[in-house]
Amino acid sequence: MSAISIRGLGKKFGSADVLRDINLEIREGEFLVLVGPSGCGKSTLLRLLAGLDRATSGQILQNGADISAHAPRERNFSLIFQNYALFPHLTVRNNILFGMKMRGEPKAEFPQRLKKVADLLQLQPLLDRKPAQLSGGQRQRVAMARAIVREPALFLMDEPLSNLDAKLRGEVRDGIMALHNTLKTSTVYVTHDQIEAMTMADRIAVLDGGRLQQIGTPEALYRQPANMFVAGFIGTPAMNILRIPFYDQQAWLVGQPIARLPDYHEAEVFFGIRPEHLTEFPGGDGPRLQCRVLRRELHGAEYLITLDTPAGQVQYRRENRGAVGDVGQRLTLSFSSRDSYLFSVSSQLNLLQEQ
Ligand SMILES: Nc1ncnc2c1ncn2[C@@H]1O[C@H](COP(=O)(O)OP(=O)(O)OP(=O)(O)O)[C@@H](O)[C@H]1O
Repeated sequence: MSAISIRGLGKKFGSADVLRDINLEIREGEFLVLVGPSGCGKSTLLRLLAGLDRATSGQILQNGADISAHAPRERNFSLIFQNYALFPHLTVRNNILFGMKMRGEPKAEFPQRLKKVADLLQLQPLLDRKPAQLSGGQRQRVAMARAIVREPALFLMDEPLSNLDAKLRGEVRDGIMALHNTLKTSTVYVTHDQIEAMTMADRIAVLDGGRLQQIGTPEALYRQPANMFVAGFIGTPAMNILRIPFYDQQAWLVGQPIARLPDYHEAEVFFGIRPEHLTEFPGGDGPRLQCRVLRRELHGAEYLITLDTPAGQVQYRRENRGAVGDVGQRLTLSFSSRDSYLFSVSSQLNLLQEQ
C-alpha cells in the first residue's frame, strides 16, 4: 500500500528545471531518505510535499486523492527543519501544545497527548523549562515532540541533525529511529550525508541534478547501483573508477579481461571496484593490479591507502594488522571479478546490472 504517490513531478524556477519528472511512492510506515549533493533539489521536493510551493507539472496523491493544490494545513504533514524555531518565552509544555491550541483542538485531550510524547522523548523533567535552559539535543527533542503531538500522516524532515555536533548527532539520530520504530509514521528524511542515509533508511532515493537516479534499499544501492553517480555517491570511501580500453567485446584492465559485454560498442568503459574489495592476499585467479603506495591514512581499525597503478589511482581499505605498506613500496592487489562494475562511457549506466 502506498501512502503518498508522486507522479511526474516537475518544478521550474524561471527557466531553470530544478526537478524533472519525479516518480516516487512513499509507502505506508516507511522511512524514506532523500539524498543527493547540495543543490540537487531535495529541499524543493520536500517543500512541494509540504505544500509550501506548487509544482510546475505532475501530481501528488495521498491514498489516491490528488492533494497537489491543498494548502499545508490541509495535508496533516509535520515538518521538522534544521532550524527548529521554539518560542523562547514559552515553556517546553506550551511549545509542544502551541499548535494544538492554535488549531482549536479539544482541550480535554491535551494532558494525555502531552504525556504520551513527553514519555516517548523523555521530556517529563523538562516540561516547565524555557528553551534557553535546554541543551541543543534537548531543544531538538522538543521540536520533535511538537511535530509528533499532532499525530501527522507524514513526517517531513529536512536535515534535522545538521546543526548538531557529532556526538549529539548520533544521539538524536538514534532517538529519531527509536521514535520511528514506535510510531511507524511514514517519513521523508532529507540529507546530503550518505552515511546517515545508509544507516537510517528503509529505502533511499538518490537525487542528482533534479532527477531521481535510483530508489531502493541501502543494500540494493550499494550492490547494484543503477549508474556511475549512485556508485560513487553510496559507500565510503567512494568506489574507485578507472577508464579502461574495450575491444573484442571485453573490458581490459592492464591487459587482463574483466568481463565480456556482447552489446557494448564503445572503445572505452568505466571500470569500478570498491576500496574494501581490493586485497593483498590473492586467493584465486582473479585480476591483479601492480601498485605503488602514494599515501596512507590511519583511520584507527584500518588504513586508507592511495596507490598508483598503470590504469590510474585507486584507494584501498586495509585492516590495521601486520605490516602495512610504506609510501613508495610496491604491492600487488587482487580482487574478484564478481566485485567489479562496468559503466558505459556515454550513458554512465551500469552495464552489469542484474535484471
Ligand atoms: N525560490 C527559488 N528561486 C530560484 N531558485 C531556487 C529557489 N529555491 C531553490 N532554487 C534553486 O533550486 C536548486 C535546488 O535547490 P534545493 O534547495 O532544493 O537543493 P538541495 O538539494 O536541498 O540543496 P542543499 O543540500 O544545499 O540544501 C538550487 O540550484 C537552488 O539554487
